[in-house]
Amino acid sequence: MKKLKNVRTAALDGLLAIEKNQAYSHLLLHSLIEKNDIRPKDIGLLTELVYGTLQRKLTLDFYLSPFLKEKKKIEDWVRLLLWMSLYQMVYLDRVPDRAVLFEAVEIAKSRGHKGIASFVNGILRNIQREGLPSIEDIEDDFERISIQSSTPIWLVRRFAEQYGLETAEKICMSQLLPPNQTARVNLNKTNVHELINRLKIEGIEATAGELAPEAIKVLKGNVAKSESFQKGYMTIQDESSMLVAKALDIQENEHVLDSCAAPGGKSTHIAEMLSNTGKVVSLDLHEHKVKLIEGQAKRLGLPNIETKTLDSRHVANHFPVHSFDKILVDAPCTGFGVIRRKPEIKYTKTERDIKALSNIQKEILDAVAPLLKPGGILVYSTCTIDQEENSEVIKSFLAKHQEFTHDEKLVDRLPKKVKDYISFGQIQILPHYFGTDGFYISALRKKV
Ligand SMILES: C[S@@+](CC[C@H](N)C(=O)[O-])C[C@H]1O[C@@H](n2cnc3c(N)ncnc32)[C@H](O)[C@@H]1O
Repeated sequence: MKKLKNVRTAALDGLLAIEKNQAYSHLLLHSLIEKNDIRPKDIGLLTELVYGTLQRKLTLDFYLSPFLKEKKKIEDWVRLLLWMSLYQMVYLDRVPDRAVLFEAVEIAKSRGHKGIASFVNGILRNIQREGLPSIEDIEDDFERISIQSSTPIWLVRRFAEQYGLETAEKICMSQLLPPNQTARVNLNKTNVHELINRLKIEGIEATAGELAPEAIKVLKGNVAKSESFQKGYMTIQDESSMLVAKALDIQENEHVLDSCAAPGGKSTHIAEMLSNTGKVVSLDLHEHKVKLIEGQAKRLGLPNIETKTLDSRHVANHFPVHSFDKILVDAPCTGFGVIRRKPEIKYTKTERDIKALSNIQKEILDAVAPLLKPGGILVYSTCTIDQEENSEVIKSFLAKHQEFTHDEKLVDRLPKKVKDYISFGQIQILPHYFGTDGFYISALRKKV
């Protein structure tokens, strides 16, 4: 029998699992809800507690630190309980402080003992009495932005070096906002207007998207559980991601290689654009992930996707030169553009990861380049905003591959709204531009 658990206890379990690197936030919620039999009316609070606390970890620690006068080390779960309680006191108006304190003390009692319960009670009461330290008083700009946006200071400095201080602050602050829930309409089966009406009948409120013409924005309800989703009328995808397939300028009957394809968001988009013609060859390093692509292709009714488990750096052993009209490298990256969806990224990724990933990105590009037909388009994309993984990778690729040039026509293929951000066949979308994920896309053309 499933155990019915208190929402806050379940949230604390989840936070602890993330802290110990035993879970990813975006996959965790679903299992927390299932395992603990969380009632539908409590799912919102559970989500808010896990994401809110995680998103604001450094801010909450700044608020808490002056009240932890004792030298003794406190256990991880106690610190997380204090952060989570503080999060509710500072950011959630609808939960009265006395309820927060009561629950915190109860959890401390049952997970620890009476002594810990009175420690937790004492700290939270002191904070109530004395008030929070002021972030505005922090003199150093990097440190202030770091605490205010809960972003590690090295990352604030890095964004400031790449984009300037003002933009770095906008990037970091915008990552605290809840992400939009958007989906891409499968135009082979329906259209935006029809799908919005279908969803309405299912009790889901949606409206047309803002960037991509085939996008819908979900305002209320869970599309992942809808019949329309099961029937393959849509794919859950961020609007900035939808621009990638457009950058490839897909034409019917083409052969397209998607070198890093799982879970298949872009492969399925390309296959939809091919309208049952041509072929998408979708590769991924991991077999279990390749299965996800196959599942999506089946759900969406797309017979023109062929999958293969393969390290894309070894494509030369499997495909002849000049065998594809278009190639997509949607590369593995740090994911600094999707911190809203996966807040742990900002605390766990390091400068070493950036370096290691940029090497892999370059290796994949080098390996796939010979497979493209002359005149064909190679699109490189990432969901990060770090220039070392984006424009720098393309710069080094072009220096090595004189047979490629920037595809200046990219501007004609992307929606009007993003045109001002395109130059030299590249676009870097920052999360605060349109409220989407941060995304980088570069289109390159092989000379004839
Ligand atoms: C950004 S994700 C791709 C997302 C996918 N294009 C989509 O739209 O759903 C990067 C993918 O690259 C895969 N990957 C990492 N290194 C790889 C390699 N050397 N060869 C092939 N795939 C790789 C990862 O397993 C991951 O699924």
